Amino acid sequence: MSQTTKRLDAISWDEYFMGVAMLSALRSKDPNTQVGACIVSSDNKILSMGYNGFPLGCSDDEYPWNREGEDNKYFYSTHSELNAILNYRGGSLEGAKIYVTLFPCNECAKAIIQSGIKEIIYDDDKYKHTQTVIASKRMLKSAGVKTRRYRRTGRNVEVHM
Ligand SMILES: Nc1ccn([C@H]2C[C@H](O)[C@@H](COP(=O)(O)O)O2)c(=O)n1
Ligand SMILES: [Zn+2]
Repeated sequence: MSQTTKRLDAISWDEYFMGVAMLSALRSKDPNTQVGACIVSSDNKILSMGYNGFPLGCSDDEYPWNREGEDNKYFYSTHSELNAILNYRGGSLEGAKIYVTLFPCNECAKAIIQSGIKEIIYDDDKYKHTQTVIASKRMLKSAGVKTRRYRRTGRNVEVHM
């Protein structure tokens, strides 16, 4: 029998947007850390998405994925947050929010601030003791960009593909 009252277990806005960021991270070819980002307008419309990877034309099979050594991935990979900002084709990001699976580094913090994004919702903060994240938090605070940690709900979302 079909039900006539509304569903009460729909996912929340935070679950929805962090879920999209988590799904984006699955596109990353980085063997160590996969990061996803989802930029959302102040009225909850998805504006852009990104994940960490090499720039257009730089093959995932030819460029290095190692973390150490003279030639390594850090010279080439673009972070998910910057990719999400650069992927946006619609004009201004003023007043937008960014959902990201890992707290932004100092370079992404600069891009976030300059793009007009006003709030960061992050999941993991595994590099919180590094200078890049310490510097990032310092700049974000000075610039008045709000940060809050995503509260995991424990909900299991299965997608069959
Ligand atoms: N907020 C962040 C932090 C890092 N990334 C990217 C950069 C690398 O591809 C990877 C980190 O690799 P690891 O040093 O953990 O081996 O994650 C990002 O996109 N956003
Ligand atoms: Zn970054």
